[in-house]
Amino acid sequence: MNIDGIPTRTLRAHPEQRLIDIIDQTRLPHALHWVRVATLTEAAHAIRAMQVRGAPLIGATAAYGLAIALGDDASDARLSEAAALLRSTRPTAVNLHWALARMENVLQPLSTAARCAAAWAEAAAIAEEDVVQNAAIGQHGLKLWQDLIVADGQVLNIMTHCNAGWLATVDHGTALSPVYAAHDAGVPVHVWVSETRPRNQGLLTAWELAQHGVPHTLIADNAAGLLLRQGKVDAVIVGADRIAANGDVANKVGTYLKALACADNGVPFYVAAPRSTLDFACSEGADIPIEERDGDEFRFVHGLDHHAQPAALRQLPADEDVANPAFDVTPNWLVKAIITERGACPASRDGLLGLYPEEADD
Ligand SMILES: CSC[C@H]1O[C@H](OP(=O)(O)O)[C@H](O)[C@@H]1O
Repeated sequence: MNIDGIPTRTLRAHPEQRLIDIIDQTRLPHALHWVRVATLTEAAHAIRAMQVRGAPLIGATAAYGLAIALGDDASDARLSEAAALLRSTRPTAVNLHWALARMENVLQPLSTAARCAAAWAEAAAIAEEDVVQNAAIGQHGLKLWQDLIVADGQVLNIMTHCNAGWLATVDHGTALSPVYAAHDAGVPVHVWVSETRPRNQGLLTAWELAQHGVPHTLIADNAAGLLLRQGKVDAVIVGADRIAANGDVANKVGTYLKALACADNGVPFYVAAPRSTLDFACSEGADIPIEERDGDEFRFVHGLDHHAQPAALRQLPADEDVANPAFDVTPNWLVKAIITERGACPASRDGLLGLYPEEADD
């Protein structure tokens, strides 16, 4: 999407130099800082440290990380070792594992001489598919929301959690794609942006919405329930890191609480995700691995000091016990619809197979 009016993606591939450039999202919203990733170690670090984050973007970055890894050595051992390292970076977003499996399936049958070029081509295909699919999610979501517009000039008030915008993908985003589609189609839309403790990805959402000129208001996570109860939200839409075959949804921690509040207030709760986020091999949400991140992500808050320099402020003693699960699981019955590049469906096995019949067991 746009940065200062210039169409921009989160990742720029330079196959001729065997490297990629990524936006370092740990520096946003205060600084737009591009980082060069030229080694397997740098690619794994970028994912693990959340310089790149968001399920689809994690998958695309891992695919390019594998291509980078094969530059000097495309042996079976290197392919296997590199995929294993990238796979170990983050457990929940199935897109990472999907992308690596797809890359391995393409590369393993090839000669070592053919693997590097093929890896760059397949990683590019994964990235381009993400862009096209997320744009389609936007159109399907916009069509779904037409029913929410009941009066001329009505502002569509949407709430979201975390960042499932273009920063979480190669472009367009998933949950925010219908928001951009509505805005660009002239539908008045406003977004309630939940800050999403402890990593505050909501600040990324606010930044990217501001860059595209979409009206929005940042809120503390705990303010969401009040706004829902006051009737100030027409719909909630979130992304996903893994959707099980039965429609249960793993997403940023706090998502489940918003879904519960939506159910209690009759507000539709939507989940937007491309095919790479659907895990048909995972039967239900209880089987989704939940990432536990370092407690210091909770013990410190990050921002700018008085000299506008990046700083970390300790808010808890070092020995304070904390729990820092990065995701939770929203059961399918709380989800109004899942919006994919193929359209919207109920959050159920039949619903998902209706859109993806090729995934049905023979
Ligand atoms: C479009 S997927 C975005 C998804 O990923 C985020 O997790 P993280 O920031 O830890 O990578 C969050 O769960 C978003 O909904």
